[in-house]
Amino acid sequence: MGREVPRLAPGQELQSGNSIDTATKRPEEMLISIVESGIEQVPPEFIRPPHERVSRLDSDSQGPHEQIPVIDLSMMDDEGAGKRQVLAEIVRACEDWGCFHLINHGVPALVMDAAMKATKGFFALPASEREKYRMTKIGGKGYGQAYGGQTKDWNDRLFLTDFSGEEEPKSERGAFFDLVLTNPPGAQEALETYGEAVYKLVQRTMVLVSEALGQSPEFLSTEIPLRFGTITNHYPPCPQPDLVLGLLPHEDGGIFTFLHQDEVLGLEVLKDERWVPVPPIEHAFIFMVADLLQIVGNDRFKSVTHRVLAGPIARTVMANFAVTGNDAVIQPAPELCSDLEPPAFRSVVYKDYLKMLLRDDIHAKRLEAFRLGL
Ligand SMILES: O=C(O)CCC(=O)C(=O)O
Ligand SMILES: [Fe+2]
Repeated sequence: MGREVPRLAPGQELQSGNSIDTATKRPEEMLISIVESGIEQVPPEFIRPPHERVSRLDSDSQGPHEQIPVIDLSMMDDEGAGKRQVLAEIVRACEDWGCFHLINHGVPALVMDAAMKATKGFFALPASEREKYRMTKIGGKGYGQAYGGQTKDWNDRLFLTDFSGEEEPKSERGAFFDLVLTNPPGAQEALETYGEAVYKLVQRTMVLVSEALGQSPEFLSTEIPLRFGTITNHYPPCPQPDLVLGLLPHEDGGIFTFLHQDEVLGLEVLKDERWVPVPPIEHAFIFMVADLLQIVGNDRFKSVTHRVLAGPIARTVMANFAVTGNDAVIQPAPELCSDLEPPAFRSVVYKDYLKMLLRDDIHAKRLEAFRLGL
């Protein structure tokens, strides 16, 4: 079956930005529609150069590997041994791995399930419905393939939050997220309830991470005022998964991330130069240290490098990001610097950092451009 280019609905206008295929002046076809047209081979723009390709067998072919740590938040008590243990586990996981599974975190399973169902419902809509939400600027709210570079990742994304670095007019925002999703019915309510619950967990985690760094509970939120946002990712089934990547190796650009994956394997994290698959644990979140925490924490916690493999089965993930205000200045916290440990990074304004991240193809170690003293 041939590939069809979706037509614009009557009255629907072409919009500027990355959504235009400049060669044809038609909107770029979204990956889900390409896959649904029944391809047997992946289109050339998704094919990675040979040195970037990975097979699902690669990570396992190197023999048994460690599993990422699991931290149980129900071990917490107010001030006692349970809390000390959880903080010690957070420190160890953030230093050794930059990530961990978090279980018993307080976000109700029903709320997580409803949000995942709403997300999957959006990606299952007919193309003409999905198109109504198309992203109009790189990193803005809406439906798109997010990065400004040449090579495409094997995914479609729905940004519930605008991460373009530019403010959204208030009148166009939903109650909690920037995006207002009227289809599928009930999706917006499920997502907003989820956003509020995950935001509470994120606030609690800002305190825990502050204390894990040996600082006061409000340390992180004073250093980098918290902003919260969510991007949902859908990786359609791929006929030739070994030729493409769901997401290239990268670190996240916020403070930290809470990933909520469905039951399909695909995520891998880099630990001691080795790629380790992260099998989903039902109703857990994967906590990931991201770049801003590595900067503010003066290199103590490492922003974890991760990638996503494509596969024969569709996979959906909700990525919840603790980020900061567009104008926030990010720098190593003076409390964590000393003569022995001078600032490891130069300061950067968050929106400038975001623009750098979104400009090119996604890639690893973008933070290194800000390292001092090399
Ligand atoms: O799909 C995943 O498991 C990871 C998503 C991710 O890394 C991201 O959205 O930054
Ligand atoms: Fe990521």
